[in-house]
Amino acid sequence: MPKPSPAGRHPKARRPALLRELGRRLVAAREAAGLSLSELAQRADVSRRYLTDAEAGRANPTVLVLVRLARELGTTAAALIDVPTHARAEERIALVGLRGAGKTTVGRRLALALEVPFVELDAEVERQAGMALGKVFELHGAAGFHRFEAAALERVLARGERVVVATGGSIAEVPQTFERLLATCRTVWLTARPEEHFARVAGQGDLRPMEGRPRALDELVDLLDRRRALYGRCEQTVSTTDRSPDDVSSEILANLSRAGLGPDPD
Ligand SMILES: Nc1ncnc2c1ncn2[C@@H]1O[C@H](COP(=O)(O)OP(=O)(O)OP(=O)(O)O)[C@@H](O)[C@H]1O
Ligand SMILES: O=C(O)C1=C[C@@H](O)[C@@H](O)[C@H](O)C1
Ligand SMILES: [Mg+2]
Repeated sequence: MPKPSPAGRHPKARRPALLRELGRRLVAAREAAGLSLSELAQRADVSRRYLTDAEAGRANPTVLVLVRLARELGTTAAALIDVPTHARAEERIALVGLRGAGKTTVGRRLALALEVPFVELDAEVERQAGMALGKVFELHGAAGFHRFEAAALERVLARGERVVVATGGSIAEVPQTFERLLATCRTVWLTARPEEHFARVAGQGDLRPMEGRPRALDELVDLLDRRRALYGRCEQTVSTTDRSPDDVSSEILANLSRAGLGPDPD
């Protein structure tokens, strides 16, 4: 659980999701009861400042304060804080990066840790198109692939559930789809050196999109250069160089937790 400052208030970036949700419920219950901040503060015997902090998710009220507030609001302390633990993983997480970045490997671990489904956007495209990715490119070209990709993303979003999504490496080059991803998911760019991308993909025996290209590594360097600024728009940038997938996954979870999302790291 993020530590409050000495004054007992949680700084914005480290405000736990439970306290933010409690704050939202306090505001809703107070407004439903037709009480002003001052009126509720007086009745529950807390300062107006404290109540303001609690409603903003900055304060961590004691059980006794919570009970007094709940009583004055005609509800119960339990109803105010009954937030399912997995609600802390309240957002969709999308992993972005070049082939071999570790999106699948890390994504599976993240999904397990957060107890949410894991979705592979490339696999969604294959399912929808009814053919392997290589065939999609062959028959429909890159533009066709990107149409399938945009539709696959919309299907994932339409499910409305928390999810970890591994995206295809070129999603960042399709402005409309990438904007949509950035707007709807907590995005994480997994980085590695070009040689690592190359070695990892080659190690898996599938060189798409470098297959049959004598200058494949140079092209990969160019590709990374071209996409760097786009990938860099993600909310988090996490290096996978010389690190284990578990390490990378833990860093992402810690970053999410610091932002008040995901599980607490400790
Ligand atoms: N720190 C790391 N994090 C993630 N994967 C790593 C790491 N170090 C090495 N790897 C390895 O890199 C390889 C490629 O990972 P993975 O298939 O998850 O990448 P990807 O981003 O999903 O690639 P693709 O775009 O081809 O689907 C795997 O064999 C994985 O074990
Ligand atoms: O980086 C890329 O350009 C691609 C990566 C793959 O995941 C596929 O989405 C496709 O082969 C394009
Ligand atoms: Mg993958």
